Amino acid sequence: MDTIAIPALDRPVDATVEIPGSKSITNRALLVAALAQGDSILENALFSEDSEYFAKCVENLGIPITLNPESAQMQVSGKGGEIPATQADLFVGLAGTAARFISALVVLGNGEYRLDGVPRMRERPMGDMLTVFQTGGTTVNFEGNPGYMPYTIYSQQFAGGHIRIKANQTSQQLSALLMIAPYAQQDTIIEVEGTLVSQSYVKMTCRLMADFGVEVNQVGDNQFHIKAGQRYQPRHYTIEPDASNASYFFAAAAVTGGRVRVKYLTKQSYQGDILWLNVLEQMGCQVREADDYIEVTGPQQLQGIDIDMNDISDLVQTLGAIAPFANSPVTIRNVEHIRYKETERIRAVVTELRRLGVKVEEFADGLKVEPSPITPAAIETYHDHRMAMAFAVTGLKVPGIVIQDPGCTAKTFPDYFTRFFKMIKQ
Ligand SMILES: O=C(O)C1=C[C@@H](OP(=O)(O)O)[C@@H](O)[C@H](O)C1
Ligand SMILES: C=C(OP(=O)(O)O)C(=O)O
Repeated sequence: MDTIAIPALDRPVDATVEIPGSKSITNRALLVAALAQGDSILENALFSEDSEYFAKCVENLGIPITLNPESAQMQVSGKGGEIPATQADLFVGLAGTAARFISALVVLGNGEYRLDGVPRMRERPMGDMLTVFQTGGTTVNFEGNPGYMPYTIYSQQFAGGHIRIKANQTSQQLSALLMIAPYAQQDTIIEVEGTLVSQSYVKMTCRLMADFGVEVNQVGDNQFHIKAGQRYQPRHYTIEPDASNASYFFAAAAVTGGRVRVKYLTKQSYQGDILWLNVLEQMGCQVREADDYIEVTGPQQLQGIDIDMNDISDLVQTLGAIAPFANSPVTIRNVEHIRYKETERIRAVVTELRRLGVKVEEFADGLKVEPSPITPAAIETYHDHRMAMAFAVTGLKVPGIVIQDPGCTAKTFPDYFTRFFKMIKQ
C-alpha cells in the first residue's frame, strides 16, 4: 500500500496557505442551483471525490453541469425543479452529503432512481429520511438491509406536509429535506424528534437556502416551516475555503509553536467548524483575524481541554491528533454520531493513538487522551480522509510517523499533502 513519511520539524512552521472550497457549501450550492431555473456559476468550488460524485449524479438526472477545475468554477444549468431523467443509476462513493441530498432530490422526479456507494456507504444510515418519503407515498426497494444502500426510489413528486424525522445519527437527512421542501406540493413543517446532532450544518443549510432566495422559518429548536412555491434563484456564488480542512494547517501552528495564516477565511464563515479557532485559543494559541485571512500562532506549551464537540465533530480527529502534546488531558464529549461516518471514528482515533503509545480512554460518546510520549508508527487511515490529514500533523512533532493510504484525502482534499509539504517548506 502507498504510504507517506512525515518529516518531523526542528523549527516552528511559518506559512501562509490557501485551502480549497468548502465541501458542505459546494454540495448544497450544487443542489439548490440544480433546482433553480437557469444558470448559476459557483466560484472557488471544491473539486474532490465528494463534489465530483455529486455533480455527476446531478448530470445523470439530466441537469447539465460544466466543471472547470483549473478555475475552480462550476456552472449549473438548473431546470426549475424539474428532474428531466426518468431513470438513473446514481453512485455517491463515500459522500454522505451526496447520499442524503441526491436521495432527496430524486423524490422531486417522476421515475425510477437507483442509488449506491462504496461498501462503507452501505453501512451509513439513510433510513430516517427514506421512512419519511415512504410515509408520503414514495416506494423504496432495498436490495440489502432496509434503511441502507443500495436501493431504488420510485418517485412521483414530493407531497410535503407535516413531517417528523429523527436526526440523532446525522443532520444531513434533515438538511436534505429542508432543501427540497420548497418544491413540495404543499407547505412543509419538519419537526425533529429527539436530539439533533451537528446543528451548525442545519444553520448552514438555512443560510444557503436564503442566499438562493428561499426562506425557512425556524420555530424553536426543532421545527422548520417552509412555504411551498418558493423557488431558488440562479446565482453567481463564491464558496468559502473549507474550514474543516483548514483545521490541520492551524493545528500545525499549534503543535509546533509556529504561525499559519489561512487566506480568505473569516470568522463570519457559514461553517460551524470555524469554531476550531476558539478551541485552539482555549488550548493557548493566539488567533488574529483580518479582512481576508485568519492567522494562528501556537504557544510554547498546549493546554488540555474538556469539550463538547457535537457541533464540530469533523474536528475530533484534528484534536485527537494533537492532544498528546497538551500539558493535561484532552476530553472530547458528545460525539457518538461520529461512529457512523467514513469509518467508526471514535474507534479509529483511539486505535491509532494507542498504536502511537498514547494513553487513551474510550467512552460511548467520546474519548480522553492523556499527555503521553509518542512512539512512531505507521498510521492506518481506514479510507477516512480525516485520519490521514490529522495524523500528518502529529508527524510534525515526532520523527518516524508514516501515513498509510494517503490517497484517501481525495474525498475532500486531493492535493492535501502537496499543500502540507509546501507549508512546511516555507
Ligand atoms: O451537512 C453537511 O455538510 C455535513 C454534516 C456533518 O455530518 P452529520 O450531520 O452526519 O454529523 C458533517 O460531519 C459532514 O462532514 C458534512
Ligand atoms: C463526515 C464527513 O463526510 P460526509 O458525512 O459528508 O461523508 C467528513 O467530511 O468528515
